[in-house]
Amino acid sequence: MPSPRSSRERRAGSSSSGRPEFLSLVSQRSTGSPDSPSRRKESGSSAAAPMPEEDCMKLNPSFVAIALSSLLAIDLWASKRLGVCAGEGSAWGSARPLMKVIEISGHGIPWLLGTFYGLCQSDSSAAREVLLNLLFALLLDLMMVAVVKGIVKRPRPTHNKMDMFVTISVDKYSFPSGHATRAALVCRFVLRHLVLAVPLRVLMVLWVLIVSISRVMLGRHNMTDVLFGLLLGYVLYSVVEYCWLSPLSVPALFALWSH
Ligand SMILES: CC(C)=CCC/C(C)=C/CC/C(C)=C/COP(=O)(O)O
Repeated sequence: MPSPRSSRERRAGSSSSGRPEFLSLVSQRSTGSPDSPSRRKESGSSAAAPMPEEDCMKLNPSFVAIALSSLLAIDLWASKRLGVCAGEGSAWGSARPLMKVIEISGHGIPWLLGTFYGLCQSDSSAAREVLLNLLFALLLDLMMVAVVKGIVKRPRPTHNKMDMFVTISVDKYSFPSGHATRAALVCRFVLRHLVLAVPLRVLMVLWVLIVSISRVMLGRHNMTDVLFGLLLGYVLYSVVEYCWLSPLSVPALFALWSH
């Protein structure tokens, strides 16, 4: 199929965004722009007219683009170096089974099943309310991560071995880390709604850190996937808090679970 770019764009070497990447002298002459040498000759001017400042600026990639691509390059490089459990033969390959246990501790299935089971067993209305909201939080998290992964479509690091416990189709993508998102969301939820002793609260925060670090060590993710995942999970908790389900807001839902 012919490219939708116009022939003039192609001759001028502009990108699909319409931004000139190369400006050939020939193309300038043939397009007969007011600044082209042939035009200048025609108008009788012998001095070389300077290029408009706007055109010179367009030839340079923006500072933001350079900063972003440098950050991504550093991310890829550092994540590869930190992927010390990516395979059995890796530097810390012997720690891989432990990393995989940590991986399962942050997986969606145990959290969904555990919450559902708790909900069925709960005998107080307060417990039911908290567990129903946790279930809602976990489902919202799965949906949001799937949407972002489907939009961004960032492939997993090349050194990752795709041997993960139950995945869905979008899990072939890595941005953001579903485990990091869930860990941050669940941690905020638990710290806010469960009455826990201080050592258990500290353990909860440590679990988030360990799950997050293990994603990079296993080679599942780049660091930016995990950092964004943590941020997304943190923000998602605020959404859950905002939409908090209660017997007053959704009585029909609570009627389902009352014995
Ligand atoms: C109800 C329902 C659709 C359950 C699906 C549970 C499931 C298979 C979740 C996938 C969890 C997973 C493997 C996430 C990927 O985590 P990353 O940290 O590797 O992004």
